[in-house]
Amino acid sequence: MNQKSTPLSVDVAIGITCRRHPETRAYQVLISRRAKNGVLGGLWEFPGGKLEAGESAQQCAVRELREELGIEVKPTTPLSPIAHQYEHAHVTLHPFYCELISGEPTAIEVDDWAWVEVKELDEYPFPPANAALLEQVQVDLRG
Ligand SMILES: Nc1nc2c([nH]c(=O)n2[C@H]2C[C@H](O)[C@@H](COP(=O)(O)OP(=O)(O)OP(=O)(O)O)O2)c(=O)[nH]1
Ligand SMILES: [Mg+2]
Repeated sequence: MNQKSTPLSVDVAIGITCRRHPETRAYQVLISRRAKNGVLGGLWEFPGGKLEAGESAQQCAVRELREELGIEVKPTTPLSPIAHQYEHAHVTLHPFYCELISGEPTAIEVDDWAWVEVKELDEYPFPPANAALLEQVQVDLRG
């Protein structure tokens, strides 16, 4: 079968883990960098991944942040899903604001990670699907 004629639809849960900088109290979010050699290689993103069978988006976000970064998070608030047509797939992102419960981020399945101040997010290249979401985060977490 011609693979290009097979529409691939994926649901992806992502965690936007927030904290206040220990000293400045400015809001920061946890981002990670995708492997250089894969799809959307080298771009920054909110950690997360594809839903597995029988899993809720919320459960998926918790599992992915554990697998990719070794942290335990608690999803607090869901954001509206975002659909985006890439060449490789039709992706629907299911974002959740999360609270860090325990653990120190570790680059287990990501190339790198960073706590970034919300107003500095523009300096990091993200996948095209994230544009509106980044604006939303900047509105929600300003100040
Ligand atoms: N995690 C994440 N994925 C995103 C974001 N924005 C965005 O367009 N994507 C896309 C890229 C991919 O096509 C898809 C996520 O798939 P992935 O390959 O990272 O999934 P995964 O973690 O389950 O990885 P794998 O085990 O399949 O390798 O969603 C984002 O902010 N975070
Ligand atoms: Mg992933």
